[in-house]
Amino acid sequence: MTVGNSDNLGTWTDHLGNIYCSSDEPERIVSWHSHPSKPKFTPPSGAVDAHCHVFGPQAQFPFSPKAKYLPEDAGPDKLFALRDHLGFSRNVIVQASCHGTDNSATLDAIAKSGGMARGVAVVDPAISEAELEALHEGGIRGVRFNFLKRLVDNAPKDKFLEIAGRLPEGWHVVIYFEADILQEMKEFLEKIPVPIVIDHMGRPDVSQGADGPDMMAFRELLDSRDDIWTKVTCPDRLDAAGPPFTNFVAAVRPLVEDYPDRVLWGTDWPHPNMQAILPDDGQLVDVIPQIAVTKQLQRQLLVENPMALYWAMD
Ligand SMILES: O=C(O)/C=C(\CC(=O)C(=O)O)C(=O)O
Repeated sequence: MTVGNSDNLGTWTDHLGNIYCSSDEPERIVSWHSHPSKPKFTPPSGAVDAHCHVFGPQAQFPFSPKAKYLPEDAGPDKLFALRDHLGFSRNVIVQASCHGTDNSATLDAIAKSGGMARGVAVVDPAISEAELEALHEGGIRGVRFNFLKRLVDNAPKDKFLEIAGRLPEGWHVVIYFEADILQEMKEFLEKIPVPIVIDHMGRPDVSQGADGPDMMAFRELLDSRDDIWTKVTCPDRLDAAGPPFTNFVAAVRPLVEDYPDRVLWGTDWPHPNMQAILPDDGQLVDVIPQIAVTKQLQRQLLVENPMALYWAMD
Protein backbone atom coordinates (compact mmCIF):
# COMPACT_ATOMS: atom_id res chain seq x y z
CA MET A 1 0.00 0.00 0.00
CA THR A 2 1.30 3.46 -0.87
CA VAL A 3 0.72 5.61 2.14
CA GLY A 4 0.30 9.29 1.42
CA ASN A 5 -1.30 11.65 3.90
CA SER A 6 -2.06 10.30 7.35
CA ASP A 7 -4.15 11.89 10.09
CA ASN A 8 -4.64 11.32 13.80
CA LEU A 9 -7.88 9.40 13.33
CA GLY A 10 -6.19 6.24 12.12
CA THR A 11 -6.94 6.80 8.41
CA TRP A 12 -4.58 7.23 5.45
CA THR A 13 -5.09 8.53 1.93
CA ASP A 14 -2.88 7.24 -0.87
CA HIS A 15 -1.88 9.04 -4.07
CA LEU A 16 -5.04 7.79 -5.82
CA GLY A 17 -7.29 9.17 -3.10
CA ASN A 18 -8.10 5.76 -1.60
CA ILE A 19 -8.77 5.92 2.11
CA TYR A 20 -7.45 3.23 4.43
CA CYS A 21 -8.37 2.84 8.07
CA SER A 22 -6.61 1.44 11.09
CA SER A 23 -7.98 -2.05 10.39
CA ASP A 24 -5.35 -2.12 7.61
CA GLU A 25 -2.68 -2.43 10.29
CA PRO A 26 0.69 -3.91 9.36
CA GLU A 27 0.70 -7.61 8.66
CA ARG A 28 1.46 -9.75 11.71
CA ILE A 29 4.36 -12.08 11.10
CA VAL A 30 4.81 -15.79 11.80
CA SER A 31 8.43 -16.58 12.59
CA TRP A 32 8.13 -20.17 13.80
CA HIS A 33 7.85 -23.56 12.14
CA SER A 34 4.33 -25.01 12.32
CA HIS A 35 5.50 -28.66 12.50
CA PRO A 36 9.01 -28.86 13.97
CA SER A 37 10.62 -32.27 13.60
CA LYS A 38 11.09 -34.65 16.52
CA PRO A 39 14.77 -34.40 17.51
CA LYS A 40 16.95 -37.50 17.40
CA PHE A 41 18.75 -36.29 20.53
CA THR A 42 16.99 -37.00 23.84
CA PRO A 43 17.74 -34.24 26.36
CA PRO A 44 18.63 -35.32 29.90
CA SER A 45 15.83 -35.50 32.42
CA GLY A 46 14.86 -32.04 33.69
CA ALA A 47 16.31 -30.15 30.69
CA VAL A 48 15.69 -26.39 30.55
CA ASP A 49 15.02 -24.36 27.40
CA ALA A 50 16.72 -21.24 28.81
CA HIS A 51 15.95 -18.78 26.01
CA CYS A 52 12.45 -18.50 24.58
CA HIS A 53 9.71 -15.89 24.40
CA VAL A 54 5.94 -15.52 24.27
CA PHE A 55 4.02 -13.15 21.98
CA GLY A 56 0.65 -12.06 23.36
CA PRO A 57 -2.01 -13.19 22.88
CA GLN A 58 -2.48 -9.66 21.62
CA ALA A 59 -6.15 -9.37 22.66
CA GLN A 60 -5.07 -9.87 26.27
CA PHE A 61 -1.54 -8.47 26.16
CA PRO A 62 -1.22 -5.79 23.46
CA PHE A 63 2.16 -5.19 21.86
CA SER A 64 4.13 -2.05 22.70
CA PRO A 65 3.49 1.01 20.49
CA LYS A 66 7.31 1.06 20.10
CA ALA A 67 7.50 -2.57 18.87
CA LYS A 68 9.76 -2.99 15.84
CA TYR A 69 7.92 -6.12 14.68
CA LEU A 70 4.33 -7.23 15.03
CA PRO A 71 4.08 -11.01 15.45
CA GLU A 72 1.16 -13.39 15.41
CA ASP A 73 0.17 -14.72 18.82
CA ALA A 74 2.57 -17.31 20.22
CA GLY A 75 1.34 -17.85 23.75
CA PRO A 76 2.07 -20.27 26.59
CA ASP A 77 -0.01 -23.17 25.25
CA LYS A 78 2.11 -23.33 22.09
CA LEU A 79 5.34 -22.87 24.05
CA PHE A 80 4.57 -25.69 26.49
CA ALA A 81 3.45 -28.01 23.67
CA LEU A 82 6.81 -27.39 21.95
CA ARG A 83 8.66 -27.99 25.24
CA ASP A 84 7.00 -31.41 25.56
CA HIS A 85 7.50 -32.26 21.88
CA LEU A 86 11.25 -31.55 22.13
CA GLY A 87 11.67 -33.51 25.37
CA PHE A 88 12.33 -30.56 27.68
CA SER A 89 10.92 -29.96 31.17
CA ARG A 90 11.31 -26.25 31.87
CA ASN A 91 11.50 -22.85 30.20
CA VAL A 92 13.15 -19.53 30.88
CA ILE A 93 10.95 -16.95 29.17
CA VAL A 94 12.77 -13.80 28.13
CA GLN A 95 10.66 -10.68 27.65
CA ALA A 96 10.76 -9.84 23.94
CA SER A 97 11.12 -6.25 22.75
CA CYS A 98 7.70 -6.28 21.07
CA HIS A 99 6.14 -6.20 24.57
CA GLY A 100 8.29 -3.26 25.71
CA THR A 101 8.46 -2.93 29.51
CA ASP A 102 5.02 -4.45 30.14
CA ASN A 103 5.93 -7.92 31.38
CA SER A 104 2.32 -9.16 31.75
CA ALA A 105 2.49 -11.72 28.93
CA THR A 106 5.73 -13.20 30.31
CA LEU A 107 4.30 -13.29 33.86
CA ASP A 108 1.08 -14.89 32.61
CA ALA A 109 3.05 -17.65 30.87
CA ILE A 110 5.17 -18.27 33.99
CA ALA A 111 2.01 -18.43 36.13
CA LYS A 112 0.50 -21.01 33.77
CA SER A 113 3.61 -23.23 33.87
CA GLY A 114 2.97 -24.70 37.31
CA GLY A 115 6.46 -23.77 38.52
CA MET A 116 8.17 -25.06 35.37
CA ALA A 117 9.07 -21.62 33.99
CA ARG A 118 11.05 -18.63 35.18
CA GLY A 119 11.51 -15.33 33.40
CA VAL A 120 13.73 -12.41 32.51
CA ALA A 121 12.01 -9.00 32.44
CA VAL A 122 12.60 -5.74 30.64
CA VAL A 123 11.93 -2.88 33.02
CA ASP A 124 11.41 0.85 32.97
CA PRO A 125 14.47 2.49 34.58
CA ALA A 126 12.10 4.19 37.06
CA ILE A 127 10.77 0.87 38.41
CA SER A 128 10.21 0.84 42.18
CA GLU A 129 11.58 -1.70 44.67
CA ALA A 130 8.02 -2.92 45.30
CA GLU A 131 7.50 -3.55 41.57
CA LEU A 132 10.78 -5.45 41.39
CA GLU A 133 9.68 -7.58 44.34
CA ALA A 134 6.35 -8.28 42.59
CA LEU A 135 8.29 -9.45 39.52
CA HIS A 136 10.33 -11.76 41.77
CA GLU A 137 7.10 -13.21 43.22
CA GLY A 138 5.94 -13.77 39.63
CA GLY A 139 9.04 -15.86 38.82
CA ILE A 140 11.36 -13.25 37.29
CA ARG A 141 15.05 -13.77 38.11
CA GLY A 142 16.79 -11.20 35.91
CA VAL A 143 16.46 -8.11 33.73
CA ARG A 144 17.47 -7.82 30.11
CA PHE A 145 19.39 -4.92 28.57
CA ASN A 146 18.99 -4.92 24.80
CA PHE A 147 21.54 -2.99 22.72
CA LEU A 148 20.32 -3.96 19.23
CA LYS A 149 19.42 -0.76 17.40
CA ARG A 150 16.96 -2.58 15.13
CA LEU A 151 15.00 -3.66 18.25
CA VAL A 152 15.12 -0.74 20.67
CA ASP A 153 15.28 3.06 20.34
CA ASN A 154 17.81 3.60 23.11
CA ALA A 155 19.91 1.71 25.64
CA PRO A 156 20.85 4.09 28.48
CA LYS A 157 23.92 2.57 30.16
CA ASP A 158 23.79 4.90 33.18
CA LYS A 159 20.17 3.94 33.93
CA PHE A 160 20.89 0.25 33.36
CA LEU A 161 23.74 0.43 35.89
CA GLU A 162 21.46 2.10 38.41
CA ILE A 163 18.90 -0.72 38.08
CA ALA A 164 21.60 -3.40 38.16
CA GLY A 165 22.65 -2.02 41.56
CA ARG A 166 19.22 -2.52 43.14
CA LEU A 167 17.97 -5.85 41.86
CA PRO A 168 16.40 -8.41 44.21
CA GLU A 169 18.82 -10.93 45.72
CA GLY A 170 19.88 -13.73 43.41
CA TRP A 171 19.05 -11.87 40.17
CA HIS A 172 21.37 -11.35 37.22
CA VAL A 173 21.32 -9.25 34.06
CA VAL A 174 20.95 -10.61 30.53
CA ILE A 175 22.65 -8.52 27.86
CA TYR A 176 22.01 -8.62 24.13
CA PHE A 177 24.55 -6.99 21.84
CA GLU A 178 26.34 -7.74 18.58
CA ALA A 179 30.07 -8.46 18.13
CA ASP A 180 30.84 -5.08 16.55
CA ILE A 181 30.23 -3.27 19.87
CA LEU A 182 31.89 -5.79 22.22
CA GLN A 183 34.93 -3.57 22.87
CA GLU A 184 32.85 -0.51 23.68
CA MET A 185 30.64 -2.61 26.01
CA LYS A 186 33.56 -3.68 28.21
CA GLU A 187 33.67 -0.66 30.52
CA PHE A 188 29.91 -0.95 31.13
CA LEU A 189 30.06 -4.71 31.72
CA GLU A 190 32.88 -4.32 34.25
CA LYS A 191 30.66 -2.08 36.38
CA ILE A 192 27.71 -4.48 36.63
CA PRO A 193 27.57 -5.70 40.23
CA VAL A 194 25.66 -8.97 39.61
CA PRO A 195 26.22 -11.99 37.35
CA ILE A 196 25.87 -11.37 33.62
CA VAL A 197 24.38 -13.64 30.95
CA ILE A 198 25.20 -12.77 27.34
CA ASP A 199 22.67 -13.66 24.68
CA HIS A 200 23.90 -15.70 21.72
CA MET A 201 27.59 -15.17 22.67
CA GLY A 202 27.29 -11.53 21.57
CA ARG A 203 26.54 -12.71 18.03
CA PRO A 204 30.02 -13.64 16.73
CA ASP A 205 30.75 -14.32 13.08
CA VAL A 206 31.03 -18.10 13.45
CA SER A 207 32.37 -18.50 9.92
CA GLN A 208 35.69 -17.13 11.30
CA GLY A 209 36.03 -20.36 13.33
CA ALA A 210 36.82 -21.07 16.97
CA ASP A 211 40.06 -19.08 16.81
CA GLY A 212 38.68 -16.22 14.73
CA PRO A 213 38.74 -12.63 16.04
CA ASP A 214 35.11 -12.60 17.23
CA MET A 215 35.35 -15.79 19.30
CA MET A 216 38.75 -14.79 20.69
CA ALA A 217 37.40 -11.39 21.76
CA PHE A 218 34.44 -13.11 23.38
CA ARG A 219 36.70 -15.52 25.29
CA GLU A 220 38.71 -12.56 26.53
CA LEU A 221 35.49 -11.12 27.91
CA LEU A 222 34.57 -14.42 29.63
CA ASP A 223 38.06 -14.51 31.13
CA SER A 224 37.69 -11.00 32.55
CA ARG A 225 35.15 -12.19 35.17
CA ASP A 226 34.15 -15.63 36.35
CA ASP A 227 30.47 -14.66 36.67
CA ILE A 228 29.82 -14.00 32.99
CA TRP A 229 27.65 -16.76 31.52
CA THR A 230 26.55 -17.13 27.94
CA LYS A 231 23.85 -18.72 25.84
CA VAL A 232 25.32 -20.94 23.14
CA THR A 233 22.22 -20.40 21.10
CA CYS A 234 20.89 -19.46 17.67
CA PRO A 235 22.79 -21.41 15.01
CA ASP A 236 19.93 -20.25 12.77
CA ARG A 237 20.84 -16.59 13.36
CA LEU A 238 24.62 -17.01 13.43
CA ASP A 239 25.40 -19.60 10.76
CA ALA A 240 24.37 -18.27 7.36
CA ALA A 241 25.15 -21.69 5.79
CA GLY A 242 22.08 -23.12 7.57
CA PRO A 243 21.56 -26.73 8.71
CA PRO A 244 23.53 -28.74 9.75
CA PHE A 245 25.20 -25.58 11.08
CA THR A 246 28.77 -26.85 10.71
CA ASN A 247 30.31 -23.38 11.17
CA PHE A 248 28.38 -22.88 14.38
CA VAL A 249 29.37 -26.31 15.71
CA ALA A 250 33.06 -25.80 14.91
CA ALA A 251 33.16 -22.37 16.56
CA VAL A 252 31.05 -23.17 19.62
CA ARG A 253 32.04 -26.70 20.68
CA PRO A 254 35.43 -25.58 22.10
CA LEU A 255 33.69 -22.80 24.03
CA VAL A 256 31.33 -25.30 25.70
CA GLU A 257 34.32 -27.50 26.56
CA ASP A 258 36.36 -24.64 28.03
CA TYR A 259 33.52 -22.95 29.98
CA PRO A 260 31.25 -25.91 30.85
CA ASP A 261 29.82 -24.34 34.01
CA ARG A 262 28.89 -21.02 32.37
CA VAL A 263 26.90 -22.02 29.29
CA LEU A 264 23.14 -22.17 28.75
CA TRP A 265 21.07 -23.36 25.81
CA GLY A 266 17.66 -22.35 24.42
CA THR A 267 15.50 -22.70 21.34
CA ASP A 268 14.85 -18.93 20.93
CA TRP A 269 11.26 -19.91 19.99
CA PRO A 270 9.19 -18.24 18.49
CA HIS A 271 12.33 -16.95 16.75
CA PRO A 272 11.54 -13.21 16.53
CA ASN A 273 12.22 -11.76 13.08
CA MET A 274 13.21 -15.12 11.57
CA GLN A 275 10.17 -15.34 9.27
CA ALA A 276 12.39 -15.70 6.19
CA ILE A 277 13.86 -18.96 7.54
CA LEU A 278 11.40 -20.54 10.03
CA PRO A 279 13.94 -22.55 12.06
CA ASP A 280 13.00 -26.19 12.72
CA ASP A 281 13.27 -26.53 16.50
CA GLY A 282 13.94 -30.29 16.21
CA GLN A 283 17.00 -29.56 14.07
CA LEU A 284 18.16 -26.97 16.60
CA VAL A 285 17.95 -29.54 19.41
CA ASP A 286 20.02 -31.92 17.31
CA VAL A 287 22.86 -29.39 17.36
CA ILE A 288 23.18 -29.87 21.16
CA PRO A 289 25.10 -33.20 21.15
CA GLN A 290 27.50 -31.71 18.58
CA ILE A 291 28.48 -28.76 20.79
CA ALA A 292 28.20 -30.64 24.12
CA VAL A 293 29.61 -34.01 23.25
CA THR A 294 29.54 -35.85 26.58
CA LYS A 295 26.64 -36.69 28.89
CA GLN A 296 28.31 -34.58 31.60
CA LEU A 297 28.56 -31.51 29.33
CA GLN A 298 24.95 -32.00 28.27
CA ARG A 299 23.78 -32.16 31.89
CA GLN A 300 25.67 -28.98 32.76
CA LEU A 301 24.40 -27.11 29.70
CA LEU A 302 20.77 -28.18 29.95
CA VAL A 303 20.15 -28.88 33.65
CA GLU A 304 22.78 -27.86 36.21
CA ASN A 305 23.67 -24.41 34.86
CA PRO A 306 20.14 -23.12 34.21
CA MET A 307 18.88 -24.61 37.49
CA ALA A 308 21.63 -22.74 39.37
CA LEU A 309 20.69 -19.41 37.77
CA TYR A 310 16.90 -19.69 37.78
CA TRP A 311 15.71 -22.19 40.40
CA ALA A 312 18.39 -21.94 43.10
CA MET A 313 16.28 -19.79 45.41
CA ASP A 314 13.37 -22.23 45.73
O1 LIG B 1 15.24 -13.72 20.49
C1 LIG B 1 16.24 -13.05 20.39
O2 LIG B 1 17.12 -13.20 21.20
C2 LIG B 1 16.47 -12.15 19.32
C3 LIG B 1 15.73 -11.19 18.76
C4 LIG B 1 14.51 -10.60 19.30
C5 LIG B 1 14.65 -10.04 20.63
O3 LIG B 1 15.62 -10.22 21.31
C6 LIG B 1 13.57 -9.19 21.16
O4 LIG B 1 12.60 -8.92 20.46
O5 LIG B 1 13.69 -8.78 22.31
C7 LIG B 1 16.25 -10.68 17.50
O6 LIG B 1 17.47 -10.77 17.30
O7 LIG B 1 15.44 -10.21 16.70
